[in-house]
Amino acid sequence: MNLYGTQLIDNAYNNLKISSSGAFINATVLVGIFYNHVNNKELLVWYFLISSVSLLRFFSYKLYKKNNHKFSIQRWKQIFYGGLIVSSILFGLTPFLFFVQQSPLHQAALIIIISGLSAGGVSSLSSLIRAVQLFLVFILTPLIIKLLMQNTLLYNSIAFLVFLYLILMLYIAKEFYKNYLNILISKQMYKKTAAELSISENRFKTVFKQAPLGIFMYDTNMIIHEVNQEFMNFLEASQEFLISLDLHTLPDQRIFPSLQAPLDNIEGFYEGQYTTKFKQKNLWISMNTSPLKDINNNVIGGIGIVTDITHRIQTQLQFEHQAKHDTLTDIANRSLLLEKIEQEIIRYKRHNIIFGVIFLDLDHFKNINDSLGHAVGDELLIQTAHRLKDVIRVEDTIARIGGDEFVILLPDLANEMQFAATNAERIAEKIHNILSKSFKINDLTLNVSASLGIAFIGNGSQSPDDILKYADIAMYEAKKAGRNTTKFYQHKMDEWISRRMAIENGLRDAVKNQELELHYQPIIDFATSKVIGAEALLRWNTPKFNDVYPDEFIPIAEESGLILEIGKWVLQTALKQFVAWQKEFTGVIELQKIAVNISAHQFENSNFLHDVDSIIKKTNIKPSCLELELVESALVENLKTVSTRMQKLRDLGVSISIDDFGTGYSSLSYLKKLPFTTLKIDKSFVMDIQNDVDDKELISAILMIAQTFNFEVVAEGVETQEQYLFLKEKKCTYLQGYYCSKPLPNEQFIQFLRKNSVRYSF
Ligand SMILES: Nc1nc2c(ncn2[C@@H]2O[C@H](COP(=O)(O)O[C@H]3[C@@H](O)[C@H](n4cnc5c(=O)[nH]c(N)nc54)O[C@@H]3COP(=O)(O)O)[C@@H](O)[C@H]2O)c(=O)[nH]1
Repeated sequence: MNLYGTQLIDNAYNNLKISSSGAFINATVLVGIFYNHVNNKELLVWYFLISSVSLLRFFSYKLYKKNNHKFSIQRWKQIFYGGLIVSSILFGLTPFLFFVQQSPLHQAALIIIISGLSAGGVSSLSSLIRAVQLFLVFILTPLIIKLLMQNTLLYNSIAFLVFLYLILMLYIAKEFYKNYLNILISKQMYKKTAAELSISENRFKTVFKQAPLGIFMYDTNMIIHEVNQEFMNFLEASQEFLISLDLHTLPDQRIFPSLQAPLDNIEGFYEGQYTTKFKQKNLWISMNTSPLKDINNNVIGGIGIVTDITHRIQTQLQFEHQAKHDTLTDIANRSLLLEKIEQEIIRYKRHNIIFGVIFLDLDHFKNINDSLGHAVGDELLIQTAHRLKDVIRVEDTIARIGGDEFVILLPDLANEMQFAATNAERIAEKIHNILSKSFKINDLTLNVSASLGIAFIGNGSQSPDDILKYADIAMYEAKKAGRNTTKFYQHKMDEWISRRMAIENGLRDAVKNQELELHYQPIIDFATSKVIGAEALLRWNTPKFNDVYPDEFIPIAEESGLILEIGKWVLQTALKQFVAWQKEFTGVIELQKIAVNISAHQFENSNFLHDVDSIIKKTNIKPSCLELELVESALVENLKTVSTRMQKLRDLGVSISIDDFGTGYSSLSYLKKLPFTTLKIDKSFVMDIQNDVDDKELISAILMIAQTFNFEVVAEGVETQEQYLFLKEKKCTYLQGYYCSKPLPNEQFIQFLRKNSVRYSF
């Protein structure tokens, strides 16, 4: 039996109390009416039977109500049908038992009682169609037959009416049954829907409560009436504060349109910054709003779902910032600079407003970085960036595009080039001034200068790369002009670039084409005035250029990496030549030293040590005769590595001199840590001996230090007698300079040796 079957039986039993009581009452009334008008004995027997059946049916109702699990539904159905059939047969028999032939009134009473019972049965048995049909047929058919048996027109007509009544009742019973079934199904569906609704409401409540999203609901007056925990959490506001809060009163009205949208029956969205009312917190939020509707689809408010995206946005902004800014100094990086230049180019093209860039490179930064360490170098760059920020205008952009290379973009300089140049120069001047003040880093005081190159849009440059390249070229010009100065980019600088490229190309074949030559500058012993050796200095005889000097082509060879091949050639040639001189002048001149310049690039090369060793072996030179001249900047990349490499050279027996001594930063610390043999005082100090008291003192100090550390000292660039005498008096070891001789080609150097074989006479 399905669920509906059970329900149908259940309903029939529910009506059984009334219907069995009704049957009993009807039977009692019937007995009252018919007593003494029919056979009383039969009447009482019938009454006894119908009362017993009604009582039993009443008890079956009680039993069902008390414990309907006592029997199966099928059994309950059988019990019900049994009682009903007996009861309906007993009532059905009444026309045959109690038809008072001579009393139409009693006949009418009987018809009324039977009709009333049948009408009551239709409604009380409506849940069991079979039961109604049986009941009606059992109760009305005997009556119709009895009436027909009277065989008069009147009785036949009444029989016909009762028959119609039976048909009508059967029809009504069917309709009742259908309605009842519909009600039942609807009830079931309602129950099911209500259960589902309750589940979904519970789910919604759980989601509402536990969702990791802030959810709030508000009515059409914009009054909040429900909030979840997460909403309170991220606003840091209590439920008391939020419930009944009028959204019109929010101080940050940026979200208002998206709150209003649901009330206009559309969805709303807001993503952006939001300042909370309660805690005045600045957040980034993402909010979706939707209409809340009643059962008739009328908007009754809105629901907002809010996510705190502050962390995501901050991370995103941080990434964006990092992508466009220099990590060390936090100023713009190359990419942002190029973007800004691009924008200025557009402005220039539209409004003809000239802008410029200053390319700034710190002078001797590498020395500082290398000698004092990267931490100091970094701090210097940070402080430089701060100082630059102080002097530039708000509309200017300052960027770091390389180690110590800064670029300052100067928009809105002027409409005419000469005014633009004047304004840019003024800013450059400020930059020089601000950088000329000492930098304090840890316990150190550093004096720094910078070389500045300025280029303008329109001045031959059309793209961001152009303008940067030209400012860079101008900056190089400033370096060439002695540093700590500013140069403007001129058109002819293009020629400089082409020349530089031509030199690089020319140098590629210089060794193969035998265009390289070494000149030798004598080195004289101050104590004995004897020539003890020479420094090998490279010359390039090329038909392509009339005047190309080492100062110009060696940096290009270094930058292009060609110095490795060229340097090897220099070393081989110089050593071979020195060994040839030693042979030629055996017993005449004791040649002790051939000094060869080594660039940083060569020294850092992994093959260098091997090359030196194999050239020594190949040329058969006494290792102690070879002195490698290293500039300070070549030595300080990583003190430990440099020291190890130098020691390996020293282990070969080779001497090492520190070239241009005094121009770097912490020469003293190297002296203690690195295995040098010789110091070469830079010619800039020597040249100023006459004029600069400080230089004299510096040279005296260098010589004292050298004695302390047991170094030999070579003074280079000695040009005058005064310089010579001063250095001799200060017990400088060796002399080199035009005062004795310029660097000479090999043939001339040999003649110099021949001429000064005993001693050089000053
Ligand atoms: N890595 C290598 N570098 C080399 C090599 N050959 C030269 N160089 C370096 O090039 C720079 C310029 O050299 P150069 O033009 O040869 O100038 C040297 C001398 O000619 C010059 N000098 C010497 N005495 C005087 C003087 O009395 N007055 C004066 N004004 N100049 C003088 O000085 C330069 C000496 O150079 P250095 O001793 O090395 O400092 C220069 O830096 C060379 O080092 C090479 O083969 N490899």
